[in-house]
Amino acid sequence: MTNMPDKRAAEATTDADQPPIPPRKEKAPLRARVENLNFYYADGFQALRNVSMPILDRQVTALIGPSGCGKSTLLRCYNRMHDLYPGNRYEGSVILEPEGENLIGPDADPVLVRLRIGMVFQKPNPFPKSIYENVAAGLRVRGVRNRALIDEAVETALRRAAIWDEVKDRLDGSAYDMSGGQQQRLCIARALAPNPEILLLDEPTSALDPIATAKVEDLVQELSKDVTVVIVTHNMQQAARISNRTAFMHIGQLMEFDETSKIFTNPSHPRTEAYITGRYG
Ligand SMILES: Nc1ncnc2c1ncn2[C@@H]1O[C@H](COP(=O)(O)OP(=O)(O)OP(=O)(O)O)[C@@H](O)[C@H]1O
Repeated sequence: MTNMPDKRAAEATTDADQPPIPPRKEKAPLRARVENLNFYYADGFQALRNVSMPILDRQVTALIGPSGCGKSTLLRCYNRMHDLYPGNRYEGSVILEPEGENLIGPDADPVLVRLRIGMVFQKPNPFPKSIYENVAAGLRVRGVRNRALIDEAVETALRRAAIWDEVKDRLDGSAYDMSGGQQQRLCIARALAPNPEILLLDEPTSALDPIATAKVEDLVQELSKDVTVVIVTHNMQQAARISNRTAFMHIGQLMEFDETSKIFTNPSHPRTEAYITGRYG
């Protein structure tokens, strides 16, 4: 057995940079609050280090940073996705406001948390079912049986996801017969149908063409009038266009969190500036 140090751990300990800048206190209402969050994968690797960050109610928060900095890891803490794999471990808290409920606390049921915090992934992943049944799925899991209620919720979710007009005449058709962009809006409708408290989007447009991307971006902005959105994106123009707050991460730490316009025009941390000007990452 060798004692070669883990490359990732070495990177984490050689960062001689200025320390992270803690987020300032927000005046606007919060929908969630991460406090002193540490996250360890089953192999013992610490992917998040003492992250504290607010999520504003009905705003879009973008998570940006170089590959491997922990954006997806943080996103997946909000809905307990990590619990699907044994051995992963959280420390700290993810508080849902205004309830004050700790989503990673011992009393929180990960299955229920996943029903309450919706998620959409990089690649559209509709179920091999009809368009209608894709959107109805979350409601059925929640035990809704009344057909009229489901019909109404399906239509509302498809309208909110800006895809109703394109699919209203073929709700029984297969979701697989839709274009990639339509499938992604269907996945957003599926996530919206159970009325999630927060919608998590993990690089939702990276597999889409520019026109489909623009539609999803418009949709996210429209949705944020009544849903809180957290989006991971590699596309800095996208973060600048659609988010109200931006969190810049680096090797598992939250380096800077601020109004998006401030992050992209006058960042306070040298690492943020180096990243947004394309000097690393
Ligand atoms: N299942 C896992 N087990 C161990 N380490 C992991 C696991 N998944 C991710 N990691 C590590 O955790 C760190 C953060 O990964 P994460 O996927 O959150 O980064 P990211 O910022 O979302 O990256 P990208 O932009 O490339 O998607 C990386 O060093 C990665 O190698």
